[in-house]
Amino acid sequence: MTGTPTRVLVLNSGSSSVKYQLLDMADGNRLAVGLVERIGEETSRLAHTPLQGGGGEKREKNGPIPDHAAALKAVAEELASDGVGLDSPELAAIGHRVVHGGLRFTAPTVIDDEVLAEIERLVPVAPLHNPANLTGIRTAMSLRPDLPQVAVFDTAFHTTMPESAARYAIDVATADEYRIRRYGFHGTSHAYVSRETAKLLGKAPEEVNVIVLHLGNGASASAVAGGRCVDTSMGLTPLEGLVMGTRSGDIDPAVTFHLKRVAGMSADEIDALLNKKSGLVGLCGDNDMREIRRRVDEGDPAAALAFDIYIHRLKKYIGAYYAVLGRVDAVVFTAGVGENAAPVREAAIAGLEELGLAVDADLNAVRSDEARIISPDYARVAVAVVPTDEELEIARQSFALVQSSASSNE
Ligand SMILES: Nc1ncnc2c1ncn2[C@@H]1O[C@H](COP(=O)(O)OP(=O)(O)O)[C@@H](O)[C@H]1O
Ligand SMILES: CC(=O)OP(=O)(O)O
Ligand SMILES: [Mg+2]
Repeated sequence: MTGTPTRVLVLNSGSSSVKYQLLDMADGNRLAVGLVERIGEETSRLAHTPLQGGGGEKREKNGPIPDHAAALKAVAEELASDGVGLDSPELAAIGHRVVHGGLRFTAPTVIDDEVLAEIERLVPVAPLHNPANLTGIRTAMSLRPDLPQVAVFDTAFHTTMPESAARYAIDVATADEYRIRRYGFHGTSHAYVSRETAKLLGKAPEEVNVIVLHLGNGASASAVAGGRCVDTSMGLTPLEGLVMGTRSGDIDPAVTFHLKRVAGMSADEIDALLNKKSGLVGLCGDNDMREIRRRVDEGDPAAALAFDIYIHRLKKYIGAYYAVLGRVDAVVFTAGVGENAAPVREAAIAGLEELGLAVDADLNAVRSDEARIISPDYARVAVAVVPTDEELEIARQSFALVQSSASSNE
């Protein structure tokens, strides 16, 4: 080992997957990237790509991985077999995506028992995510108890929202007692993508107003004014807002009382219905946009209606955030669907010419991993595709925190 450690392992533990990256913050190089998916099913898959020294072949392993702890141990084995295992003295920190940080966590935080307890307390408001994040943290702690484990919260970027956007119009005393307010999620992605968009436009983040559309399995929109979030579509939990892979997004809250009173469903059953059996999967049986587009192209009416509902909601948020921002410099698509699904981008922007928005069909059809503008030259507002990189942003924030605490301890 030479000098101080500069590597950061980032774990992005989702409800049924773990995405990970090992980065060297001395030069910003990635040493490995990978994904474990379908955790808890018979058909789990681990895909690991070594990238150091010119890189190596992607390795895939198929077979059941029962839980997140087993997934992380499998990741640790892959890294060890490349000579960059978790026991490496060059590791400076392990950075964890934590979805819900509540009101308390507005910045990256070194995890101790008290922080763990607070993340645990927030499980009811991020039931699909915080438990997976906790397992990732606890497993990483057991593998490297000596190393700083840093939590980077999805909610942190949204803490700049004004009260007018963050508060629900409900009884204030009840809201305050139970900390019911809009927190927003995917903040690490919204922060990264809005900054990268400013770069793409050749401007400073303070100069630009951007609508960011993060369309993955979970999906959210945000209005970012001069680098600060002023509104976002997810709320107390990641259920509010856009139509998602398996989540309904916005819904009249009376639907839940109705399901309880008339259909006799329990709170847990309604929770599962809205979080896991709704959205695209509830509408047409598929949550993968590739499959839905294939079905639409074959003339399948259920898939076509699901697509139309998804686009209708997206358009409503573009219009709403246009009004919230007053002046918009760019509308940006990101995450799995936003980066790859040209038909979604085309349909979401169609008909918005009066707002200065248009998509150039040829530019939209280009497949690329680069940030790019897809609007025609004449359009007043840029429409862009900017790949997100939550893992890089988590690594940067984790490393910066570890460095600053090291220097303040000197
Ligand atoms: N080529 C593609 N065309 C359309 N949709 C795609 C494509 N590639 C990925 N997707 C969509 O991206 C989604 C996953 O996005 P991602 O941002 O990785 O989600 P998450 O982080 O929530 O798991 C998939 O469900 C799929 O619908
Ligand atoms: C908060 C959230 O919805 O995250 P994901 O998109 O990873 O499910
Ligand atoms: Mg995601």
